[in-house]
Amino acid sequence: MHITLQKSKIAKQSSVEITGSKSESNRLLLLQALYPEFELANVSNSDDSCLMTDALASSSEVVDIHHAGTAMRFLTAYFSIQEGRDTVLTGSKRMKERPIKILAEALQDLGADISYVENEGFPPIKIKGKKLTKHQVTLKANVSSQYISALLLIASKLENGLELTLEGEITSVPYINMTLSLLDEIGVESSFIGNVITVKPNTKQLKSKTLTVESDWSSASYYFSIAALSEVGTEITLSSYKENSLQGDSVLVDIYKHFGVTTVFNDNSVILKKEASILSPLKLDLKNAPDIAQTIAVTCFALGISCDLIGLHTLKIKETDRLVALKTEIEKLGGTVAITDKSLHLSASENIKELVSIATYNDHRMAMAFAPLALKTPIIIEDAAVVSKSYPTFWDDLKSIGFQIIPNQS
Ligand SMILES: O=C(O)C1=C[C@@H](OP(=O)(O)O)[C@@H](O)[C@H](O)C1
Ligand SMILES: C=C(OP(=O)(O)O)C(=O)O
Repeated sequence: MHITLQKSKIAKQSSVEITGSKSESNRLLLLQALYPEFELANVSNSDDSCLMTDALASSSEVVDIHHAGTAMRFLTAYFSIQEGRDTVLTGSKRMKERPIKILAEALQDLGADISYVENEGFPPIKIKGKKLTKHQVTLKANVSSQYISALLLIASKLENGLELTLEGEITSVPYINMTLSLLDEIGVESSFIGNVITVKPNTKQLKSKTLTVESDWSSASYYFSIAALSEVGTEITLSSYKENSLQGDSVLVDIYKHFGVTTVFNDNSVILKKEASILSPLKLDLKNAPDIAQTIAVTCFALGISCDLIGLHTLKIKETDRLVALKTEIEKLGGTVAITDKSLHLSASENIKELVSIATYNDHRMAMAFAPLALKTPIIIEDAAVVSKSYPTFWDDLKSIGFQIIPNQS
C-alpha cells in the first residue's frame, strides 16, 4: 500500500522505543542455536530476525529467507556444520542476485559441501551439512563483511577453531568487531591482528547468562534526520541505547552534529536536541556505516546542502542498488545527484517538489530515509509496508510523534 505523508510538524518533545538491533539479534540467535545456554532480551521484532528465528528452528529441507541478507550469509555457514542435514537455502528474487560465492568458497575450502541450484555464485544453494576439519582460510574482505561474520559465528564449533586471513581493504569493519565482541561476551576467545582473525575452538558448556540486545542504531538514524529537519529546540528521546555501542551506526552521534543535532546519553536513552547551526557542505566516508548513507543523503537534500559521500561500494549489492535508487528518487524531487560505483555527490538545491511518489524498490531504508521529508513538503511513499524488514512499527512511531500519514486509496 502507498501512503501519503502530509506536511507535518512534530511535537517539541517526544519519545520512541525502538526494537533491538537487527545485526546483534541475528548474530545472537545463531549463537544461541549453537550454545542453548543463553537467554536473549530485546531481540529485534524485524522480519529479518523473525526469519532468522524460524530458519534456525525449522527442520524442513528448503529454507526461504526472503530479503534477509545477513540471515542468508549467516545461515550458509550454520547449515554447513549441521552434520547429516541437507538444506536448500533460498530467498527472494533480489536475494538470488546478491552474491554468496566468496563465502561459499571459503566454506568449501574449510571442507563444506555447497552447490548452486540455479546460478553459480548466487542463492539458492544446496548445503550438505558435515564436520569441517580444516581451520585456515583466506577470503576477499572488500565485498561484504557479512561473509566474515558468518565464518566467525561458527568458528568456535570447528575442531581447531579458525584462522581467517583477510585480503584487500576490509569493509564494514564495525560489523566484524561486533561479531567478535559478542563472541567475547559469551566466552569465546578471538583475536584480530592486522589482517588475521583467529577464533579458538570451544567444546565446553559456556556460562549461562542473559544477553540484552541494544536497540537498533540504523533505525535511530531516521530520528536524527527528523531532528535535523525540525525547529530549533525540538527534542526526541530514543530508547534503549548505550554510549559504548557495538553498532558502528552509532557514529550518527558525531555525524549529525554537522546538522545541529546534539545527543545526550541519559540512563538507557538518548536525547536528540536540535540546536541552532550554520549549515555547510558535508564530506563523509561511509565504508564503516553503509546503512545510514540513504538517511544522510536525504537529510542533506532536505536542508539544501551539498554532500560528497564515499566508501559506498557495498550499496550496489544490498536490497536494491541503493546508489541508483537514491539518484532516481532525489532527482524526482528536484535534486541533482551524480553517482559512481562507490560514491554519491548531491548538489545543493533550494526547492523540493510536492507530492512526489517515492518508489521503494523492496528496500526498507528507501521508505524510511525519505519519510522525514514530510517535515518540509507532502510526499507519497510507495509500498510503505516494506519497512517491516527492519522496523515494523516505523509508521506508527512516526504518527505518535506528530507525522500525519494517510493510506492511499489504490
Ligand atoms: O553484519 C551485519 O549485520 C551487516 C553488515 C553490513 O553489510 P556489508 O558488510 O555487506 O556492508 C550492513 O550493511 C548490513 O545491513 C548488516
Ligand atoms: C543491507 C541490509 O540488510 P541485509 O544485507 O541483511 O539484507 C540493511 O538492513 O540495510
